[in-house]
Amino acid sequence: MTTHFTKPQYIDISQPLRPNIPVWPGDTEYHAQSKWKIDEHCPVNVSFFSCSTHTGTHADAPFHYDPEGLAISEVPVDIYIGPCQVIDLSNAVFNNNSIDLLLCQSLIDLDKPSIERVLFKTYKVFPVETWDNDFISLHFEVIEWLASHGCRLVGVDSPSLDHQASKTLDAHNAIKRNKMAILEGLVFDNVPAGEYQLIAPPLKLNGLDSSPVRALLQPR
Ligand SMILES: Nc1ccccc1C(=O)C[C@H](N)C(=O)O
Ligand SMILES: [Zn+2]
Ligand SMILES: [Zn+2]
Repeated sequence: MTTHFTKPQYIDISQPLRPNIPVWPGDTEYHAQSKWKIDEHCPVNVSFFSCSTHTGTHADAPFHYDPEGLAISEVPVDIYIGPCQVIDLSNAVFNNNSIDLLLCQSLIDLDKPSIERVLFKTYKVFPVETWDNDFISLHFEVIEWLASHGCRLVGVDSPSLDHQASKTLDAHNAIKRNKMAILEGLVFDNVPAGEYQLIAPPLKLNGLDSSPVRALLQPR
C-alpha cells in the first residue's frame, strides 16, 4: 500500500502552552491541573489552566498599552487573518539589538496585498526552553514606515516589540498612533521568507489586554 505524505497545508508558528514555558520576568507562570478524571464514576477528563495573557504566542490588545484602548475581544478579528510577508533577519547584524529601517526596507515588498501583515524572524532557532533577556526589538521608525504603506499588523518572534527594559514603549506607541495590531512570540524555525496566508485569531477574552493565539501560515 503506498502512503502519500501530503505536504502539510498549514505551518504552525505557535509556541506550545505548557508548564515551565518561559514567561516575562516576574509575570504569572503557566499552571494547569485536572478537575475531573475518567473513572468508573466519571466519563470525562476536564482540566483548568491559568497563565499570563502574554504567555507564548499572543496578540496584544490596545488596552495593554492604552488605558482607553480596545480589549482583545473588541479588536476586529479580520486583522489577524489574511495575506502576510515573513521577513527573515536571522542572519542580520543588528544595531542596538533593534530591527531598523536600514536593515529591513529592501526586504519588504510594498506593492503586494501581503504588505498588510509583516512578520519578522530574528532567531535562527527559537529559544523554546529559555527566556532571552536580549531579544531583538522593532524600531518605531519601521512601524511608522510600514503604516504609511498600508501595513495593519506587525509580528515578531521576540516576546515584545520594545526591548525588555523599555519604559517609553516607543514601538507600542507607534502601533497605537497607527491603530495597528501586534503578534508576539511567533516561532519561525524552518519557515522561509516569503508570502503566506496568516491565520492567528485571538480568543474573545472580554476586557483583557492580550490573548494567546494559535498562529498558522498557509503557503501561497
Ligand atoms: N508579561 C509582561 C509583564 C509586564 C510587562 C510586559 C510583559 C510582556 O509580556 C511584554 C508584552 N508582551 C509587551 O509586548 O508589552
Ligand atoms: Zn505582549
Ligand atoms: Zn507587546
